[in-house]
Amino acid sequence: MASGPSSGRNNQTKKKLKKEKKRARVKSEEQLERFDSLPWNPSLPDKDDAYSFLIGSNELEGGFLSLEEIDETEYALDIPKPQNESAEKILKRKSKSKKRKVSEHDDSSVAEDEGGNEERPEEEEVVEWELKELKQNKKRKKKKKNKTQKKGKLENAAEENAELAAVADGKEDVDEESVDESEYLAWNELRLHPLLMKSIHRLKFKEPTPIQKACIPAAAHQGKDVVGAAETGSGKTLAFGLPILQRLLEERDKVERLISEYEEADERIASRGFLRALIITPTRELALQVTDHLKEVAKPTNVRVVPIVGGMSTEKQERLLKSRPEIVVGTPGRLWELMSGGAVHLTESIIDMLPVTSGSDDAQSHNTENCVTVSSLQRKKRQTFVFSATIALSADFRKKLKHGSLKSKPNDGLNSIETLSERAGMRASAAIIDLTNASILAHNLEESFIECKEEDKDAYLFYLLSLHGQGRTIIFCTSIAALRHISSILRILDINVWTLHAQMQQRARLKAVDRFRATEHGILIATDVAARGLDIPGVRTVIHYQLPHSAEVYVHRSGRTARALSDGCSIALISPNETSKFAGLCKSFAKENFRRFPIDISYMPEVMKRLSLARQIDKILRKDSQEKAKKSWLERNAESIELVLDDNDSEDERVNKHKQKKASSAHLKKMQQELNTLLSRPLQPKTFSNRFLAGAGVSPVLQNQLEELARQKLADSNTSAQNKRRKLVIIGQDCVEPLQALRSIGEEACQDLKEIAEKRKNMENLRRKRKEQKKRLHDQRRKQRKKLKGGS
Ligand SMILES: Nc1ncnc2c1ncn2[C@@H]1O[C@H](COP(=O)(O)OP(=O)(O)OP(=O)(O)O)[C@@H](O)[C@H]1O
Repeated sequence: MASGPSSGRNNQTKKKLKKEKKRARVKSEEQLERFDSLPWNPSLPDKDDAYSFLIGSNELEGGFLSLEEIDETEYALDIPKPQNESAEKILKRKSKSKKRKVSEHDDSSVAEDEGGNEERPEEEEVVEWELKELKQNKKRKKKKKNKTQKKGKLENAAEENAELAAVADGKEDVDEESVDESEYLAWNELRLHPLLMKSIHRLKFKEPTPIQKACIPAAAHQGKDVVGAAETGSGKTLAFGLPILQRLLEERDKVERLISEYEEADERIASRGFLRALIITPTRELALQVTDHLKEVAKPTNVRVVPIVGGMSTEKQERLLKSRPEIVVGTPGRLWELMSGGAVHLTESIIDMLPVTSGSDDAQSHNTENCVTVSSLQRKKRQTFVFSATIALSADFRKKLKHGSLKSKPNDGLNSIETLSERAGMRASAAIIDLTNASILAHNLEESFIECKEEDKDAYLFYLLSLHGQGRTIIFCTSIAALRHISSILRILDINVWTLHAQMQQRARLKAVDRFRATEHGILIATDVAARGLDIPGVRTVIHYQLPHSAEVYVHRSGRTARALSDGCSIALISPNETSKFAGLCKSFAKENFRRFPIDISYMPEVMKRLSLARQIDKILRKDSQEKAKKSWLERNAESIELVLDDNDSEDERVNKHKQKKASSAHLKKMQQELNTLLSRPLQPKTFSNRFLAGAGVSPVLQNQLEELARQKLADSNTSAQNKRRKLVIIGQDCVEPLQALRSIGEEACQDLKEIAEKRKNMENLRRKRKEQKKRLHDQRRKQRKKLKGGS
């Protein structure tokens, strides 16, 4: 009988308890969501931490937020404080928990556990305790399940990273024992996570580059915003990539520590799946490259890196985002598209971290000309890095940044990084690390130029590729039209080239870069989409077929060679119209003496002969394809409006057209044959005897020609006994790579560009004066004749 009311009371208690627990859980989840949207938290400084003196000091003003530094009231958070809880308390709590297990049915101990609540009926307390136990068991099981799942996930992600990285470049994990750590001592002071050091060993990066050395402490350990400037190919990707990974790993370690010390905290703190770092790059290829680079370094960790770029399947990228990667590397267009489309992973983590957009009424932000600067709260929550090789900082940039009074200058192209830094909302305490020298150009880079007429640029290009086409070469054009023109001419001249420009399909763009990367002496003709960031080993030469519009782009283009520890050479083809522009460009990086690239003009007649044939062939082919395109355009449009196209030509006209076409195709065939015959022989200087062939150090193009010629000669000698007497003599030719050719001439070919521009100006003045003088003479004579006529 007693069980009736008692069980009713128990049911009520159960419900009440359930409700209370639910309310507490919802509240805690809400708090945790806010907590998780905070920046990642670095580990606490160890006592013997070399940087610990910085924590909490003024040095950190505006710096990263550690758990201990977060102003909870600012974020309305209730952050667990495990460190404040004494070890004694934790031990007590744990022993209590043990006691519970041992004396499950010991009423007195239950009463003690419940804080000695003597007023509550015994039965109620027992039921409550049983309920609690049940819940705790459930919780423990859930925790165990989660841990196993999490562990599985981590392992999967790490495996995935490892596989991807291994596939990316065929490298395999180094045998840990084979690493001689003494070779890597220079990394020690950067105090990187052991997993990152493992990657560094595998990549055989013996020491950090200067920009890495300078940036890692500020970015990874002091949590500062960083504006980093260092020459092209100096390892800037890892200068910001390593700090990002370091902080993620420290955060993970901290969570694990908390879990072991403070069991209940794990689910609240360890909740994963938020986007922690967003890296924005100017081009798609660069985004993919940065992704690969970071994946390579993150290989032994569980950190996932995903690229989000245009020109690829949006659905696939949405799926990738659903896997909730910690790091996203993207181009602005596609990122914006997905964010506008509501991609949760991007919006939930980024939106309130972004600079406020125009029109916002945020009281803390203030409008400048084109943008709104970032509110102090947002700045505090986000760590920002801006890296480039060409940070053209104005003299008072630091001062302005320090005083937090940056104002963007409208249309200020040269100070674009300054504008970007401002828009990105750099904190006043940002570390500005500018390692660029006065010339900004990479120190291993040899700069040179060839002065020529605009119409002769093709000839010099052909000359360079034929005689010096060693290693990989990138040819930069400013316009797509010029790119199409030279790629077509070079292909007719039997030189294999890849092209890369913004109007190409993304898949074709990637294919071009991949093939270029895979070809030892490959040639890539590109517009400025390839100017920034592309890191392709073995690029020995950069040719500027057309000058870029700014010194900044010039530096980035030239920086595709002479990267990391290698050297390289850049050659600018300068037409008379470009001389003063080039002189201006050079002046902007304080380098007025450039070398004139050595040209052996005895090759030019032969070059011109081949080029002239190629141009004629190109003209005919181009005309043909234009006619075909026009015809198909007409047909397509006629078909769409259901029109029948009449051929209005008379019979005579049709016959004439047919004859012309036949003649043109015969002419084309003849020229192609002629060109093929020429191309089957090596490029010859004017005084060249057929018995002498170029030898050591030949370019790949020349090598092919030599082999072809050798085959021909062999065939000839087999058929003609007379030819047997003719021996092929191979002599040395200056077919070395451009850098060697440049170095071989020493300093003598150094040219003062100012001088050249001056000379050109003087010549033009002289010409103008002569013209004026001629005109004056002419006028005088006319007047005299008039006078004479009038007199007579
Ligand atoms: N510590 C290091 N030791 C040796 N090589 C390194 C090191 N760090 C990076 N590298 C290599 O140097 C090359 C250039 O690096 P990265 O592409 O990051 O240069 P960058 O400064 O960003 O160039 P750019 O300004 O052209 O974008 C890469 O191939 C990279 O793997």
